[in-house]
Amino acid sequence: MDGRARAPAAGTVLNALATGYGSAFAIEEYVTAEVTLEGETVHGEIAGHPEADTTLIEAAARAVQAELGETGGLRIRTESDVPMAGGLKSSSAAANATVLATLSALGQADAMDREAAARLGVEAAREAGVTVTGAFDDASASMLGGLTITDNTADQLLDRDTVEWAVAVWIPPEQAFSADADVDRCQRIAPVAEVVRDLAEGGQYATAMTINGLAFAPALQQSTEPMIEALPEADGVSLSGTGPSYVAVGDESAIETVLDRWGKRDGRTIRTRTQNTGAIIE
Ligand SMILES: Nc1ncnc2c1ncn2[C@@H]1O[C@H](COP(=O)(O)OP(=O)(O)OP(=O)(O)O)[C@@H](O)[C@H]1O
Ligand SMILES: O=C(O)C1=C[C@@H](O)[C@@H](O)[C@H](O)C1
Repeated sequence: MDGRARAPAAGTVLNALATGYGSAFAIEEYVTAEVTLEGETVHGEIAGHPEADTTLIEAAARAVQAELGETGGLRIRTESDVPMAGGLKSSSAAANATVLATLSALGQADAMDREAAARLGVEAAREAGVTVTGAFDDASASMLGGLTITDNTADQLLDRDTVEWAVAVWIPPEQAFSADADVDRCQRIAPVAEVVRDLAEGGQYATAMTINGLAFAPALQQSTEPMIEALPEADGVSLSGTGPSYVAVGDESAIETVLDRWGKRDGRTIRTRTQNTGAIIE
């Protein structure tokens, strides 16, 4: 039997590297995973990236098997236009899509709720060493859709809301792996992260996001210039995750203006929208 699922990428409202509290929102860009019951081993493959590290998706599929008391060979294949190590949570989306596709391949699509499925992906991300906090903020936004606020130290969902924004993304040509981020520098700005958390918990998501970016970009030694370019038209703009991508949100015309400005930069831009329905089994 085969299983297939897709999970959305996400942008950042609050980076959890300072305090363990994080917030992210899903966008209409996807990672798809296909899982086939086949062979003797658990083997992963990332379409178009034969050299890429498949530990995460193999760990995600194994976590599902362990949870269900299953064993046996699996082939997993992910496919996506979302860049790896771009700050757009492709690792969380890949883990979520793999967990759901594995459940489906094993004929157990309803064996657990979506929050529990996201926690399995987070466990796999910790095991694969691709995360600092486990990134339950990114994983929950991708799995559930909409915007989530989480305590990553307890993998606890504190709040979820739907958000309707047009979204601009600038993806520079470089990569930045979350596991390599300078956590000590991020912890220095914990008082600012607390302000961002208060704003997010009060529903001031876009303002929270901008303050997050103005604090975390320098902490992560990234430029604030793309944020200045996006303002004042965008409602909110931030470095996403540990970078190097930036994400801006607002109404259609504001996002058009931001994309014109970011389009002059190296790399590529994406025009997308917020996604409020989360990951799905296809
Ligand atoms: N589409 C994918 N398919 C399979 N594995 C992936 C995929 N995307 C990311 N990964 C795994 O996650 C690792 C990258 O992790 P990292 O957290 O740095 O990326 P990211 O999720 O794009 O960035 P961020 O966490 O800053 O948003 C890759 O080395 C790979 O092992
Ligand atoms: O690896 C991690 O723990 C994280 C990485 C980034 O995506 C952050 O935005 C997220 O809050 C936590």
